Amino acid sequence: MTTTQLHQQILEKKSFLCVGLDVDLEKIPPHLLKEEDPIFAFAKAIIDATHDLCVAYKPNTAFFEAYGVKGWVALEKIINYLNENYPNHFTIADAKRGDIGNTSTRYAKAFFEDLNFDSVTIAPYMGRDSVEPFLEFDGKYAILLALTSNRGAADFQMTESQQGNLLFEDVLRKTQDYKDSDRLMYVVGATKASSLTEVRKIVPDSFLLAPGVGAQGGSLKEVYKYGKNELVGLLINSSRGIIYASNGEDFAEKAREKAKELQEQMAELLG
Ligand SMILES: O=C(O)c1cc(=O)[nH]c(=O)n1[C@@H]1O[C@H](COP(=O)(O)O)[C@@H](O)[C@H]1O
Repeated sequence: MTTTQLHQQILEKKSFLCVGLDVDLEKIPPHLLKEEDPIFAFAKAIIDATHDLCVAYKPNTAFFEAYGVKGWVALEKIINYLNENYPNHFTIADAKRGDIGNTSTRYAKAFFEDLNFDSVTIAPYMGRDSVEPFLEFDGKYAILLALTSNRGAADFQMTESQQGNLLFEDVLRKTQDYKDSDRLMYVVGATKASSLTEVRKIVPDSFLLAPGVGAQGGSLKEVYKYGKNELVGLLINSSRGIIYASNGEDFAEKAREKAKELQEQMAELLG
């Protein structure tokens, strides 16, 4: 998928919503535990109930890896289900990978070739040769952690260099020189909306993934105000705030209501 196609989807649906699929068997409706594959059954119902309101899905691999082989099989079924039934949705494997070059290449193959995701989240800490292997795939994107939504973001990402730059600003600036950097997107937490003006000075054209509305309290309006660019350039993720709206028989319907609330706010902002 290209960013132009993603922009098209945003305009058509009047939505830049990404639904996070963080499937936790302790939180899903108990009646689904009787299913042969409760993880897939839950995710499929959420996808079917929300697909027209969002442009992206982001399964966080931790929630699947936690269940071993069964979890990975469910993840594979989910990405196949999305690619077969909703091929216009942008898919994000939230795996936060990154390693020495040859290892990064294997991670890239795992998520782009074997599982056929459109993108994968990457920790930039190991630098150029750990990131560039993810940028070699046509139509695929590496989403680098720049300024994350959590409190610990202050520990390293906000530290100041001797030149007076914050570390996350250096991440944005330096990675723009990487080979095929047009295949980079960045994570900026929705809880850090006030930093988006600075972010946009450095990466005016890149798509930003902003997780942290809903359960973490980030503001959709603020992210839009400071983070939008000419192509909108934003994907706003909510996971728990949507998928665990109810743990009764009506869970998919309630998830749809929560997604619709966000989509309607987005439609208003897009005008
Ligand atoms: O890369 C991410 O998606 C991510 C980055 C970040 O800075 N903060 C953050 O919350 N996330 C992920 O986004 C999702 C947020 O979930 P909720 O807080 O339930 O909406 C989780 O899967 C997190 O791992």
